[in-house]
Amino acid sequence: MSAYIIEGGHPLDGSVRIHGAKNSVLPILAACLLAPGECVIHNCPELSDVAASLDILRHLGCRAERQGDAVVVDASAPTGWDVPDALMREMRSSVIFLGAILGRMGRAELCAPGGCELGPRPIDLHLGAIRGLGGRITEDGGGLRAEGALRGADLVLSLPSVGATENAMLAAVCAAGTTTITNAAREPEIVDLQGFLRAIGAKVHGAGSSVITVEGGVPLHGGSYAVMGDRIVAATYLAAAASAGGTVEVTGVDYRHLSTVSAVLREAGCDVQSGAESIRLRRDGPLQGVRPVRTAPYPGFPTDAQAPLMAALTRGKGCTVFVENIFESRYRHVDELSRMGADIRVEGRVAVVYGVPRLHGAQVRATDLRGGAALAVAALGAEGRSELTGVHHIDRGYQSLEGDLRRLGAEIRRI
Ligand SMILES: CC(=O)N[C@H]1[C@@H](OP(=O)(O)OP(=O)(O)OC[C@H]2O[C@@H](n3ccc(=O)[nH]c3=O)[C@H](O)[C@@H]2O)O[C@H](CO)[C@@H](O)[C@@H]1O
Ligand SMILES: C=C(OP(=O)(O)O)C(=O)O
Repeated sequence: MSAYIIEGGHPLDGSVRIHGAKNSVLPILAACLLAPGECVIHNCPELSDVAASLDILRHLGCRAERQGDAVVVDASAPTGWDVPDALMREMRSSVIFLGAILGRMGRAELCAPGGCELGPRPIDLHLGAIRGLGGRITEDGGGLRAEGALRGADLVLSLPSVGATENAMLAAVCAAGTTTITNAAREPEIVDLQGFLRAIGAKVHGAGSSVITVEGGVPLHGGSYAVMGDRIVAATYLAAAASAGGTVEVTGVDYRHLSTVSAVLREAGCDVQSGAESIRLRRDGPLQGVRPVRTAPYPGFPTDAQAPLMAALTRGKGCTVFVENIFESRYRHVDELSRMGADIRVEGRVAVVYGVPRLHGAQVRATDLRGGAALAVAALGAEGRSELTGVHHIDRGYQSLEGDLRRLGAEIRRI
């Protein structure tokens, strides 16, 4: 098991290109199963979740291989319709294969997905969408079996779930007739998925708004697509610069995807300048606490950026209130931040961060992806050495956190 050794207290300086977005590429890889031809996915990050998706595709009888920054998937002749439990448990996004497998193969067998433990993560909306399209689903002993010919329908989600919207889109592409998904998630990753689906011939529009329309059953083909930059990785590096001080530019991301994050960092006292595909942050004075940060579906403040921003604000003068509205239990990083000297009180979905003048290095453990990244952010701004274990959680979503941070001047190494 790897760990990071981080010597804090060194300001960051430089520019880093942000890799492709995990939350875009995972549903896009599942969508490759729909195309009876070769798909080339550019800007595909090397993440453990991507490796798990490629294993699922291979298990289903597809060719899937990496070529430089791209991944090539050939789903001309898939042979399988099940996903082994071990692969399902690797990540949350394995559940997106439900819509893709059922749509392509007419039946699917899988179990509940894994992913970060952030409190209960039900899949009722995913199953409701598939049922709404005519899929028959039976559940027994943790296993799921789905079958049936799909037909277009009017689907209404009771909340704008990202994963359920994606599952519904993939199944709807294979359903005969028109589907509308109302109260769809509006995240940029949904727009990216629509972009890929169009590149393989699907007729999808409306992504980015709350109503998505899919004309299903049209012939699909192979295609190529470049994944958008990862807005949460960018937010993490901006938080790292706020924590350690210095000047950092992130490139290869759409600044509009980060407007709520940039606003918080500005209010905290950082100078944040946005270009079309870059954001530059400079922090040379003290950090200030900010008005309450409430996580919300896009375009609200992203839950995935909550932990990294909280880590930076542990040293914000005054206090900052965080309200986590998306997941029930997403403060597992708080106890670890406290080991570094942070003063944070949690009550249910609310965390109150009382700024402290300094953090000190400590032995800390990542228990989930963004919580782990947050500990690295805090350690960069702390005095002395930290040892961060549980780095495999971070590897799910950051191609090389240590490589990127080292290029920015951080003292961080993996052991
Ligand atoms: C791989 C991926 O893209 N993961 C992202 C995706 O996760 P994910 O797709 O799992 O998140 P959802 O948008 O589905 O979840 C939002 C909320 O809806 C609830 N819910 C969801 C589905 C369902 O069937 N029933 C239900 O009650 C969840 O428990 C949660 O409280 O969006 C989250 C919210 O932006 C991000 O934190 C994750 O990084
Ligand atoms: C929660 C996350 O991922 P997942 O949904 O894949 O667990 C995340 O990316 O922060």
